[in-house]
Amino acid sequence: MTDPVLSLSSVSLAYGRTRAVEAASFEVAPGERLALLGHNGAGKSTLFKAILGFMPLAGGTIRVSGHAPGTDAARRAINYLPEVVTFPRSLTGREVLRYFTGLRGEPRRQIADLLERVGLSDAADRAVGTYSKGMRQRLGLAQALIGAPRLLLLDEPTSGLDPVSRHDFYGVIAEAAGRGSAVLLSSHGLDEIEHRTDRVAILSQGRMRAIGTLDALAREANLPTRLRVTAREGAADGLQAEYGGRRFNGCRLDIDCTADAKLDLVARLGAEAGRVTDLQMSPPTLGDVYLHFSNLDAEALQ
Ligand SMILES: Nc1ncnc2c1ncn2[C@@H]1O[C@H](COP(=O)(O)OP(=O)(O)OP(=O)(O)O)[C@@H](O)[C@H]1O
Repeated sequence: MTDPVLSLSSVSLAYGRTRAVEAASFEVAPGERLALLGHNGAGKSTLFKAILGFMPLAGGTIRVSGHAPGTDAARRAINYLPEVVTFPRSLTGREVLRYFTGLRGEPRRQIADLLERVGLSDAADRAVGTYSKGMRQRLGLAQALIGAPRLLLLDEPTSGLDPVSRHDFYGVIAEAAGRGSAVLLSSHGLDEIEHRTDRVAILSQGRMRAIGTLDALAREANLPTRLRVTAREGAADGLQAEYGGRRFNGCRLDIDCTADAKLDLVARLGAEAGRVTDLQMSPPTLGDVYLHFSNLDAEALQ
């Protein structure tokens, strides 16, 4: 197995006497995208600070490419995008990247490619002060992609971006992972994360509640898949009597079933052409999984 780029083992972190993170353990492999999810105050930024080497550990160990956080070797392995990026307003996008490539001792010839990858080629020679928030965020991402990052650390990278910009943003992140970067990102956007990361880690009140693929976590939580059945006129009562479920508007029946029972139920309903006109399947969403593991009520997700 490939060595992880980032590994945390029983990491505890505290501000004075207040524990912010308790015994967190996880790893991120090269080419893997892991999303860190958690409510406000769950401990995401605190974990990031510790990985960057800005915070002493109250317990446990962190290794970045095998090095302790804060060492030169660990710093060189991390490219970081903070939640709020600010660049001097009078510099152009290209000048900003010239500055950061110089700072990292990286060749400048990659700048045109970086601008291209984040869709800023046309705006490269405009002052950053004229950029929209989305453009500044994309410039931030270009900055984080300088060199061949071993670990991309992205703190709520898409907050405030519109859906198209988000989509593009995750495309660029997928490309970076495809080139071998390990990616750890934090987010509150469950919908956007759902199909754009390899695994999710759920942090609640400083504790890691769960980590895995969405499928694995849905199974672990034993969350039901919902089958939405559309019945022929007059057939809904009979179907409900036989299969159970909840009725809506005369002809709709929602039936929850476990992952193990799903195939059998779909086969039985599929053979009901006389009584069923349509069948849709909704597997558990990341929102369902998140609620289950963080024990939050729906309002806390707003
Ligand atoms: N500088 C600080 N001094 C004292 N306590 C702090 C400090 N920074 C954070 N905390 C506390 O540590 C806990 C974790 O906070 P943290 O900022 O890591 O959460 P978060 O998951 O990043 O939240 P958000 O989603 O709101 O950014 C919270 O209880 C918070 O109040």
